Amino acid sequence: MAFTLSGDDACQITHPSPIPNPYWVAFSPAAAKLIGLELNNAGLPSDSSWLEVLAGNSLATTYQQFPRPISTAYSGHQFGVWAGQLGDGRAILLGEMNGQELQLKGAGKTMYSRMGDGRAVLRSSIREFLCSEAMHALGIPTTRALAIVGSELPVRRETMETAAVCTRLAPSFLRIGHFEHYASLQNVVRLKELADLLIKDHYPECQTNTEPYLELFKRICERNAMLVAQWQAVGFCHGVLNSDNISALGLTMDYGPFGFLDQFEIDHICNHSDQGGRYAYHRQPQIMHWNMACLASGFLPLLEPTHDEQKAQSLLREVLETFPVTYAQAWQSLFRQKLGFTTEQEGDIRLIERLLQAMHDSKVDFTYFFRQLSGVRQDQVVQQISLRDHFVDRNGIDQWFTDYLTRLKAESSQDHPRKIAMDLINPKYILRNHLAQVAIDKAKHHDFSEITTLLEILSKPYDEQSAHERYAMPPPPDLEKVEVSCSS
Ligand SMILES: Nc1ncnc2c1ncn2[C@@H]1O[C@H](COP(=O)(O)OP(=O)(O)OP(=O)(O)O)[C@@H](O)[C@H]1O
Ligand SMILES: [Mg+2]
Repeated sequence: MAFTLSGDDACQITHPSPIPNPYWVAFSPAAAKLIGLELNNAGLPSDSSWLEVLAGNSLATTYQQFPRPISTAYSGHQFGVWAGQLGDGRAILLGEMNGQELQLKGAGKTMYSRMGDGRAVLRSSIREFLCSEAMHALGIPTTRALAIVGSELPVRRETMETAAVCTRLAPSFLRIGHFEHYASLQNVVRLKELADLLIKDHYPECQTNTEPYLELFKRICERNAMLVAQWQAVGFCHGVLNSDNISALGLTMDYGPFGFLDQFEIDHICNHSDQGGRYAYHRQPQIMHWNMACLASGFLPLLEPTHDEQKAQSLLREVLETFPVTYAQAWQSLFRQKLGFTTEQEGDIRLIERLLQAMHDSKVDFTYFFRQLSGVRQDQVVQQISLRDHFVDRNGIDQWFTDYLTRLKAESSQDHPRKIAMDLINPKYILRNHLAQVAIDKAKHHDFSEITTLLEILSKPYDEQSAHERYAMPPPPDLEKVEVSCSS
């Protein structure tokens, strides 16, 4: 466990609050495997007492007990402004199984709930559940979702909704915000404990380093730089990249008003509440970098026993300066692969940038375009490439395709192996907002079938699934703008 009760008031035993008449809304057999749960023919836990446990109504199944559920405080910067202590007002860690922490989100009030009700609504829980599992299947590091348990318990948001509890799994739920919390309290003992726990359980390679904490900081920065490059490559916008939503393990966490790009707009803002566009698609790398600078505040006191303040600061700054480099390398590598390049050639980046500019200008569907690109043949006549029809400036895109085909000829691989490789990096199926919305609308009427269907389709995002072609299509015009906000 990342957290132990060490006598401070930022980590407290917290019992979930029960919900009346719980029922299964969603369950992920793939996530269940991580913790070795035995399932019945319906794909649900054979031991039916799990329903009560994941509802927050009980702390024991016939073979598993969670005697010390805890909640932890963390702080953070929200929309760039220091917000002090703000979490965890609605997540309770039950315990650990098979190296995975089990966390109930929306399981009722904690000591840190402030004005909140400690609950999460069905709508946002479905989005979190589906996207967690979809991201994992895309190969992107993420917290996982085991289940959603629903109830008729009313929850007030803009309108009256009903409650749900989403069970998440992760090797650790430690966030940048935990470090910021103890840094703001100048609690070096606890900062050291957190860093030592991270090193022991998740970054053992730092142990032998002469500067273990600096090395840990470097690795956390690296993981998050790679993570954000992966987001950009699949067109994922997180929506609320506050420092308290950034994982110390480099996992995607907190699926709120996220959105995958449909039409490619470089400055797309997926969170309706983000009026200034701080968390727009093109700003995500820069914002993640900024969050790593927030994390540095937690590492400064850890370096100070061996270095004076100025030296410690300069060491951390040096690491921070490597973030854009790590990110750019990862981004370039991913986009080269998306275009089917296995080698690095001069002019590749310019070619990628020209394509993205053309896609932005014509608002071309991001996922659809890259998936179809693998079907282009090296010897094709440019005017016969059907993808050109998605662009307003035909001459411009024809020139681009001409240059692209020339570039492809510099590759040793032929069309077929290149297509196979490209289809393994350009997903066909992503959790488009309008698809999630259909599942939510049905679930509100107790029909959870669409959640199961989406879970299944999205668990194989790179496969052709001929029975599910329509799930790969861009949204119809009337469903292009599903608005999502921070309300959850
Ligand atoms: N309904 C609520 N009741 C109590 N606290 C809440 C509620 N909603 C949000 N919060 C608190 O506000 C903080 C910031 O909210 P945010 O939307 O970033 O996170 P979240 O969706 O609750 O959870 P997580 O980051 O764990 O996925 C959370 O850490 C949580 O403690
Ligand atoms: Mg959050």
